[in-house]
This record gives sequence, structure tokens and C-alpha cells, in this order.
Amino acid sequence: MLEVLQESLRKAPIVNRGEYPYFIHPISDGVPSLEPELLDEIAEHMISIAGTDYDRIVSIEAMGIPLATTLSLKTGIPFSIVRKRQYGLEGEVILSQSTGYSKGELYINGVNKGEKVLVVDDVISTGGTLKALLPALEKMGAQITNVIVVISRGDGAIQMRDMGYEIDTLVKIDVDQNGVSILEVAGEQQ
Ligand SMILES: O=P(O)(O)OC[C@H]1O[C@H](OP(=O)(O)OP(=O)(O)O)[C@H](O)[C@@H]1O
Ligand SMILES: Nc1nc2[nH]cnc2c(=O)[nH]1
Repeated sequence: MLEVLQESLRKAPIVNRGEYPYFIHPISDGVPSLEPELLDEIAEHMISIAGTDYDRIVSIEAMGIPLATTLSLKTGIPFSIVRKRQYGLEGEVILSQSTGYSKGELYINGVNKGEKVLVVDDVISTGGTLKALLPALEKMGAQITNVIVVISRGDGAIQMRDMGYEIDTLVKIDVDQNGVSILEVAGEQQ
């Protein structure tokens, strides 16, 4: 299951961002090369979880973009990207994002009241990004059908469950100076 993803994670190099051991991977960084085979495997798995009964795919710049694009091409469903840049359009919603290594503002445009949305992203770590985004989408009147994140590190997904949000993750990993260890793969018994 998810063999291409697992193989690529085993090869991921680590760099330090301050105290934070940061893994570098095609899905989370677009580096060194994002292969169609990997995008296809992930998008097919996401569709097997979420189906296609939603009006919009929502993801976050930068590395949500290839995931949302692949899903959109496969499903024919449009997507909106939550940006780190302000546009000042009517209805734009501003929220504060905090991750293990950065803080900043996010700007939501294009999500309409009453829409069913699928939220996808590349990584959940502290959960800071989704803790800000999911309540904001609900406040805008969106109905979140599924939230799917490719790579889970740390306990962000568990914290989100305690807040009442179920996050599907494809692979759970641990990261230290030596590399990535795969702890759990979706659909596989441990
Ligand atoms: O669970 P969290 O601690 O919030 O971390 C997860 C977030 O971190 C990454 O984004 P990043 O802000 O690094 O942006 P990028 O996609 O532009 O690299 C990732 O795409 C998530 O959005
Ligand atoms: N690429 C990458 N993205 C992340 N988002 C949260 N943690 C990480 C990490 O270690 N690497």
C-alpha cells in the first residue's frame, strides 16, 4: 500500500531549521523531483477515502497546490488555494498560522457559503495550520466533508481529533537527525 510514497520517504534527507529537524520530500517541498507516479498514487488514495461528492477542493500554498491540482484533474472538481498573500477582495478571510518553525497570516478567498469542501494538505505536524483553517472554513459556511493530509508527524492529528476534527493521514512518520521512520501506513495493520 502506498509503496511509492513509502520508498520516497525512506530516502528523504533532513536539515535543521533551528531546533526543528525538517525532512525534505517531493510532496512537502517539491524537491528534488515530484514524480507523476507519486502524485497519482496519492490522489487515487485520497479519492478512495473521500469519493467525489464535494463542490470544492481547498488546499494551502505552497505544497497543497500539486495535490489539489492532481485531484482536480482526476475528479473535475475545482479548487481554491489558501494563500499567504493578501488580495483584499470582498469576503477575504484572514487567519493566523503557526507551525513548528514559522508564523504568518493566511488568506481564504473563493470558498462559498453552503459548499461541501474537501481539505487536503501535504503535512500535519503541530496542527497549527489546520487548527486555524478548519474553524474559519466552517465560519464561512462551508461544510467540510473530509480532511486528508499525506504525511503526519507529531501529534497534530490527535490534537485535531480532540477538537472534533477527524483528519485522515496516509502515512505517520517520525523524524530525527538520521532520517524518516515510517510508523504507520493507511490501510495497513501494524
Ligand atoms: O501542522 P503544522 O505545524 O501547522 O504544519 C503543517 C504545515 O506546514 C507546511 O506548510 P509550510 O507553512 O511550511 O508552507 P509550504 O507549503 O509553503 O512549505 C505544510 O504544508 C502545512 O501547511
Ligand atoms: N517539508 C517539511 N514540511 C513540514 N511541515 C511540518 N513539518 C515539516 C517538515 O519537517 N518538513
